[in-house]
Amino acid sequence: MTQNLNQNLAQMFKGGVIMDVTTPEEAKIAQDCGAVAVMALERVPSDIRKEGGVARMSDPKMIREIQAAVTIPVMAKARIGHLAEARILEALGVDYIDESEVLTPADDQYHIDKKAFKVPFVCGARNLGEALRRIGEGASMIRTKGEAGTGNVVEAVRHMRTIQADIRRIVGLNQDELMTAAKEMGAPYELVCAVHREGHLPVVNFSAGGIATPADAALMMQLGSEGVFVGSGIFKSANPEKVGRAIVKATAYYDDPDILAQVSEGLGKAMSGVDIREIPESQLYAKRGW
Ligand SMILES: O=C(CO)[C@H](O)[C@H](O)COP(=O)(O)O
Repeated sequence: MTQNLNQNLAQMFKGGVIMDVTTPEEAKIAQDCGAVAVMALERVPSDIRKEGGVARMSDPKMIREIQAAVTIPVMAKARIGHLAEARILEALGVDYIDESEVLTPADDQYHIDKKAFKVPFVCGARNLGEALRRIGEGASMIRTKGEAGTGNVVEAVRHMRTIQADIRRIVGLNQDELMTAAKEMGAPYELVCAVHREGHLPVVNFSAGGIATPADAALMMQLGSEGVFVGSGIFKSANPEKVGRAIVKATAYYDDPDILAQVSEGLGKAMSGVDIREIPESQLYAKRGW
């Protein structure tokens, strides 16, 4: 029952942009730019990447200040498997918890049993099997992982294309082939059947990780994303307010090249990006999660 309500709540975000913010001031800018929600965190992924060390849940004080600054929903991140951080975030009254690979995982085998919570969760996925495992645990929203903090959209594209291709494959199978497909993907059988029947994930699916320009956001929407998360790309750009507004507009009008050209003009220097091949295997966030 709670999971159904939470899944419906996520539908409200469709077509929108969820922005990472680290201060109440940034949260207000995000709201003014038209963000549908903010993700409160102490460091955007590109800073987490630069500084290294263990990345944990943010200071509750900072989360409360952001909650007080805006009227749009506030999300916050817990480490993968860190159910105590998730309980703290729930007690703070955040609107959504992101069980996020951007933070250092607390458990290298198990994710949080999200069905045991009233607050909704969003989780990352690289393919359909991973998405359905998270939904099976109770996630009300999925986001493709991309490679956060790189300013490079290539992994977000790979993950969205993979999920779409996986869905097309499941839709094309016969009923008697679904159990084996579920076994191969490591996904709950009932959810594989639901994808076969409906032709889409049972929850909203956004893109995240590496989206840095309005054109990146439009690309992800054209590939079937239902909205985008943007972290480093906005507040690490030369003009966050202008870039924020442009990305919101590009996400809404993703199939109108004239509007995309208009909003892409004169944005100043975008965040500098990283070639994914230069990142050591152990520092790839998308590989976190099981
Ligand atoms: O973890 C997130 C989504 O929940 C971040 O908001 C997102 O991945 C940000 O990545 P980037 O900084 O590359 O935009």
